[in-house]
Parts: sequence; structure tokens; C-alpha cells
Amino acid sequence: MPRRDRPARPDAAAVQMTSVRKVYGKGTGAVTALDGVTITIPRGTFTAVMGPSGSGKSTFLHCAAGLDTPTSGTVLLGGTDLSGMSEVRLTELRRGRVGFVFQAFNLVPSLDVRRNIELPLRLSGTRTDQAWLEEIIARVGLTGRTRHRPAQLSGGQQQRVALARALVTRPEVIFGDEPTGALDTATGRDVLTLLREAVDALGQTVVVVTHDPVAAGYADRVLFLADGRIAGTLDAPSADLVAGRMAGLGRRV
Ligand SMILES: Nc1ncnc2c1ncn2[C@@H]1O[C@H](COP(=O)(O)OP(=O)(O)OP(=O)(O)O)[C@@H](O)[C@H]1O
Repeated sequence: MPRRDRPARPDAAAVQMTSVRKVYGKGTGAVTALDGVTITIPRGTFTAVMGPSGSGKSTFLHCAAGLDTPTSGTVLLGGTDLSGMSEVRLTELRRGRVGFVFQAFNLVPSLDVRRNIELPLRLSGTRTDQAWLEEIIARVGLTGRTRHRPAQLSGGQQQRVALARALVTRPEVIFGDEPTGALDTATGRDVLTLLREAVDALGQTVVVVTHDPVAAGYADRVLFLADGRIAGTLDAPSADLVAGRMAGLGRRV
């Protein structure tokens, strides 16, 4: 049975971006969303990406996850160079080696919890490792809810399903775009705690875009973007320190 618990390149960083530029449009209407980003994200770490509106956070996430192609520069995911990859190979890579957690959950309404979680395996033709499936269902606290449809769940429970779905393939990286943006404060904290546990207990790599300094406080490192460039990093962040740095960035732009 194909298993993904051993990365293809165990020594490689989870993500390595070198001189990544992304320009949308052409001529006078061109917008430089990323302007020479070079960063290494080690395996088994939790990174929060922050910055003012329009600083390039979503573009960064999309380029790192193979959802968008840089104008120039290179992106390596687990040692695999994404440049020049065909759309078919990029789709395969996103299914098997990348997990996503979005603000809007993006579950399939007609499928129950278990089938939603198994979906990436079914799409990539991988047999389900039942013991692993049961473990992650238990980890995210959905035991006893596996026959429910998404509409029968709270927002927090739906995001737990999305997180389990992201974990099921043992991806190189789980990318989150404001994963707590649609949740109330307490429920959002529960989801952040689960992301933290995925890093600490499972060695998962997590990269999350957020506007919330408290959410960033769950990360090992905060990456600040301003005007498409890395404006600094903060290790072992606290919400207060993050808020202070954000206020400084806000004044600069
Ligand atoms: N498809 C696109 N076409 C043209 N310009 C774009 C496109 N996507 C993003 N941009 C521009 O690129 C810049 C960076 O956008 P991006 O969405 O990455 O920023 P962000 O930091 O995620 O913003 P926000 O916090 O508001 O979501 C912005 O100036 C934006 O207008």
C-alpha cells in the first residue's frame, strides 16, 4: 500500500523559495505582488504569515503550494522543484503532498464526515490506511460524528473535518488561508491548538496566513510581508510582540 509517511527527500526543507517574484498583469497596469522572496521553511515547524492588506500573503501561499506559478524564481516543495511542472503534475502534487485548510471549510455537502476526510485519497487512487484514518478522526475530536453531513455540524466541527482531510495524506505541508477567520474566538483557538498538535505530535509542517496576532502566537515563527517583500521574522512569537511589529508595518505602508 502506498504510504506517504516518509518524505521523498527526508533532508530537504518543507518549502524553499528563492528570489520569487510574482507580477500580475502587464505594462502600466502591472502589479508586483511578490518582489524577490527568499525563505526556507523547515519540516515540522508552524509558520504564520502576516502583513498589511495587499502585502502579498495570499500570493505567497499560492506560489508556495503550487496553486499559482511565480513570474520568476524557484519554489521547492520537499525538495521537488515546481518550476516548469505541467498542470497535471501540479494537480497530482497538490492532491498528495499538500493539504489545505481554508476560511470557508470547502467540504463536499453530499458526503458524510468520513467520506469528506477520505476524499483526497480517493481522488489520488490511494487505499485508505484505516488505522491512520481512525487516529486522525480521534485526534480532531470527531469520533461519533463520522456519519454526519457537513450541514449537521458546527463551524468548528466543519473546520476539524477540513483539518483531518488535510492530514490524511500525510502531506509535505498543510497550508491555511485564514483558517480561523470564520470561527468565534474560542472555536478558533481549538482549531489552532489542533494545528499546533499536528506539528508537535505528528511532525507535520504548517504554514498559515492570518491577520490575528493571537493566532500567530501559536506559531514557531512569524514571517512578516510588506510590499511583496519579507519585512522580518519573529521566532517564538507572543501575541503582544506580533501586534507591535504589525503596527510598525502598518505605519510604513
Ligand atoms: N489575480 C490578480 N490580478 C491582479 N492583481 C492581483 C491579483 N491577485 C493579487 N493581486 C494584487 O497583488 C497584491 C498582493 O495581493 P495578495 O492578495 O497576495 O495580498 P494579501 O496580503 O493576501 O492581501 P489581503 O490581506 O487583503 O488578503 C495586491 O496589490 C493585489 O491587488
